[in-house]
Amino acid sequence: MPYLALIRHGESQWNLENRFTGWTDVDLSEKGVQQSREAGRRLHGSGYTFDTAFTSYLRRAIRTLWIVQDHMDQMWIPEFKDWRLNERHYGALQGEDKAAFQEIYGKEQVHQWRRSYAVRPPQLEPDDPRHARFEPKYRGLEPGEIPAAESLADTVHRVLPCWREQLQPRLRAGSDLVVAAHGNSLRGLVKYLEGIADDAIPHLDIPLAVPRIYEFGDDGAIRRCFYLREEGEEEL
Ligand SMILES: O=C(O)[C@H](O)COP(=O)(O)O
Repeated sequence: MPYLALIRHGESQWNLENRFTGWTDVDLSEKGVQQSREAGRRLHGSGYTFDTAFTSYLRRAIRTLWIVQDHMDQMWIPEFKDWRLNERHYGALQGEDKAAFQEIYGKEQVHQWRRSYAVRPPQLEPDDPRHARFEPKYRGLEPGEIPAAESLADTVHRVLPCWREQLQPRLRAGSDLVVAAHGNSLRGLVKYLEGIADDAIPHLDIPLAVPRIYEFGDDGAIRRCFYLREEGEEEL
């Protein structure tokens, strides 16, 4: 029975500082490194091994994956980076203080930006130095593919082709996969996998560095889904 482990990166420096991050390439905090080590040890201790690993173009997810693989003695497995697993693009909010913005725009507006399905945060201007079009790593993307702000719906729209082209065919062929990604790119994937309704998605939060494991049957249907927590498996 193939399995898929989804892991949100450990705490980043901007999670710690409570700033909107999105496509900004900040690294893990010391606590994030520690959380990633624990996730790797836990997966290893529970007997998991993976055939292939996937992550985004952002270092907090890449480093989480590497730390997990190191603690599983699995640094050798093939690893693919796909920009479509990046965090949702937070537009002009990137770098801003979440609490300060709540003071200015109100709790409800900030909640809409952070958790709703369809609301897009304010866009980055094309000449804003924070725009991803200035970053060499996105050179291979079509101009229309580089976002200036994304709703969760936009994020789902680019994550799903990655699922269909990269992840699903490998699971169908019997491979066990690990994906280290982000709070909102994983919310988008989980929404699709579990058929969560648009109006129920604001209630889904993915914790930092806790493996969320899906076991699939031979028919491709999900048999079981659980978090692998320190205290043991938590069925979902
Ligand atoms: O991009 C960010 O700021 C975080 O990774 C996720 O933030 P959120 O919990 O505000 O969506």
